[in-house]
Amino acid sequence: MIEVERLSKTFAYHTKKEGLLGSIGNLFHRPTLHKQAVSEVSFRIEGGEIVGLLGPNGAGKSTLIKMLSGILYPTSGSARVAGYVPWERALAFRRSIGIVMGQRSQLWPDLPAMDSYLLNQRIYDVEETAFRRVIGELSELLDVRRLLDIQVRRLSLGERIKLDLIGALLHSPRVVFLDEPTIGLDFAAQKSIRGFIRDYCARFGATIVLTSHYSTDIEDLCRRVIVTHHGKLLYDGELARIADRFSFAKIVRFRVRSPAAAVALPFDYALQEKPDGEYWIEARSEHVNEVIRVLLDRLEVEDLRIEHLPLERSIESLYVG
Ligand SMILES: Nc1ncnc2c1ncn2[C@@H]1O[C@H](COP(=O)(O)OP(=O)(O)OP(=O)(O)O)[C@@H](O)[C@H]1O
Repeated sequence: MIEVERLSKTFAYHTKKEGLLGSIGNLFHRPTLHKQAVSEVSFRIEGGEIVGLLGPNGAGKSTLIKMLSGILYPTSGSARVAGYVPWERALAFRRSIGIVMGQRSQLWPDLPAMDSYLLNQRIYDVEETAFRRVIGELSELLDVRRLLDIQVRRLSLGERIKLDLIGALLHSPRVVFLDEPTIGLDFAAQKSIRGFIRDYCARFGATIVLTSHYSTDIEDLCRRVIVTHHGKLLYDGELARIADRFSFAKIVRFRVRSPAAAVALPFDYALQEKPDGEYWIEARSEHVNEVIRVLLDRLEVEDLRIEHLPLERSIESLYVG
């Protein structure tokens, strides 16, 4: 459904020194700088998959999504999405994809969402019965029926994102790009959006590419992840295998009755303290027994737990190598 072959994007941009003098100076000399945002990335995504696109800030995720949804031209390389070259922006292509950018609404802020939907209905030529059915079903699923006729700018962030999702799915696209669809939402709203995405994918067999900085979104929805760093592909495979690669390490968490900061730990481990007074140590699995023995021996430990490395830490370890 999505085929990407050595796709690259380099941005050319200018800098400007501060102040008026800087502006005047720029009239005479404006050096052009280049930023390679995506570098020779290749992958394939089959129909019906939900794939997480991960990477630290500036890794090139949004640029990749913008190229695959036809918003940006690549510098080199090729891609096909639902059988089309995205940046040729054929109408049939635009009818095959939907895009939601959590940080930027696609709805007109001064109009109720319904007006934007009606406009999209014309653009994508969605037949009236199908249009009413999809809006009815999706607004019910997301519990936003009563918000369809309110000016978008009067809505909360979570409400607006839910309405954006409906707008992106009105024409029942086969491929959906979701760039931070739960950003800034409270836990309940994040959960309802995740449930909605999962249902939508199961019901319509849609292919979904999702970026999110919330690891719960990724853990809940994606079996496969593609990790980029500095624009390059760093990992493409099962999410569970990233966690497995780091199963050699564990986190030991505990609380104490007397201060623990000065305790000498075996194998030179460092003690970390959280603001709420809990302590934790990241240790290799084979050292955990000895670390616990020392802690129990030297401190008045109240509550001790051993945990797997959180997903964020495992993924972060990929970036740093
Ligand atoms: N129009 C542009 N001109 C110049 N540089 C750009 C432009 N757009 C993006 N970049 C740069 O390209 C790199 C990749 O940006 P991109 O937005 O794709 O990253 P990202 O992985 O989506 O990051 P984040 O997680 O912070 O959203 C960044 O270093 C960014 O500064």
